Amino acid sequence: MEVCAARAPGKIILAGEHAVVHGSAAVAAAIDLYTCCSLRLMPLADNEAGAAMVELDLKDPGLAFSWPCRRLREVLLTEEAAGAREARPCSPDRLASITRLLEEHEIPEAKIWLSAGLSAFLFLYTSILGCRPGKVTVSSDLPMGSGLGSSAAFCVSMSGVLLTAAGVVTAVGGISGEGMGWELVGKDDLELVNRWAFQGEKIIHGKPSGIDNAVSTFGSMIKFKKGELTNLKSSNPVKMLITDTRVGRNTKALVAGVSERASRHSDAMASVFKAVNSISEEVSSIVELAANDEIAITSKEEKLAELMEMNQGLLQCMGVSHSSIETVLRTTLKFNLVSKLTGAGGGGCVLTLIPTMLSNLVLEKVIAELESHSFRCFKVEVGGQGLQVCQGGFSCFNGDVV
Ligand SMILES: Nc1ncnc2c1ncn2[C@@H]1O[C@H](COP(=O)(O)OP(=O)(O)O)[C@@H](O)[C@H]1O
Ligand SMILES: C[C@@](O)(CCOP(=O)(O)O)CC(=O)O
Ligand SMILES: [Mg+2]
Repeated sequence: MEVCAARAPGKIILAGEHAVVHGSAAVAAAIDLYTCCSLRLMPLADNEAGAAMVELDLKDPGLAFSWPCRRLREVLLTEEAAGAREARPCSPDRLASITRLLEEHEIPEAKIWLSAGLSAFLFLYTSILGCRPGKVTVSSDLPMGSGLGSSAAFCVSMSGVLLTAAGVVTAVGGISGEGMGWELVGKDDLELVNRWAFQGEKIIHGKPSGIDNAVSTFGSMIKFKKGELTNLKSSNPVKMLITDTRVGRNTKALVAGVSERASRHSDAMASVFKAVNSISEEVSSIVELAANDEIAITSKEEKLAELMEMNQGLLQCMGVSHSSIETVLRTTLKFNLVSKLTGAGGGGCVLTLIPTMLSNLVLEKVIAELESHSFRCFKVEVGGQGLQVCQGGFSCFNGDVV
């Protein structure tokens, strides 16, 4: 039985969400919260006996699904994968067949939002591995549907593990300081994973810009514009507090809402997107500036804070803020701290810039006040690794062997 695993990080968007879908620049960074997929391929002999299954165990919502390989072949006509070396889009016909397969499962009404992720899974699995029997287990540190790119981390880690199992992607070496067996992946392989993950993200987001899957695949901090990615070398750590308002929302609906507003007010919204582009360009130059003393660091942070405030105003113009987000903005402003929503908005997560000179005592007070509104705060490391794979018997689940 072959076993492998892959993990991919979530992200924060420092500037440019939504506008990036319309061609503006945006700046994003990987965070140290991961989604992990492990895969166990089952013997092909099961296939002949007719008992072979493709199984998906989703640890976070606590749901498991399985499809007989025979049924998948019947409905999707995928005897063999058509070749995993090039990413293909999911055609409308194929998506309709996948939807039919999902209708055969009882998904609890309260968890119906999972169907987009399930469709992305069935598309990626059958496109990359055909109808080979196997079991995929997924677990994540990321809150789902909160703006931290859980959909992209899901698609990147899923594509990573499937392509590794297909023998198309190979690990190139361990990560120093990490004894868990995670290995990095070469640039060409990462490009391929990113292209497949983008196809999955299209099923979940409708019209993604590609920034989330790119930063989840390649890690680090990036500027992204019209599919072009520039690596940013941030010379000082950027410290952000993340507040999850716990107000659920759906990226696909919010992205569609902004596009509708843009078609109703094309000139005004073109100006909004242009202003966001300038903000992202400025943010990307500022993060790369080397600041060597207290005055330079403070001036850099003040510029970043001002740009975040401006970006938040423009996100309000796009119609993606929310009363819970406004509560976070007002609360942090009492402590002279600037915040902006991150990701699609409409609830979800808010970023607060934490100046280097801010005392821990004040930070704890801010967190306590935010949490008194039933929000959840967490501090993250920004700009770390992207996709990592593990080609052995190790799994992400408490270090157990799968
Ligand atoms: N760990 C996971 N298990 C199952 N589905 C997931 C997982 N992570 C993400 N998804 C899918 O992604 C969707 C959330 O994506 P989205 O609305 O873009 O929010 P975000 O990417 O900000 O978390 C979920 O509704 C689900 O379909
Ligand atoms: C709103 C958007 O810019 C980011 C969405 O991020 P998330 O799914 O909310 O984590 C959409 C996109 O770029 O594809
Ligand atoms: Mg998403």
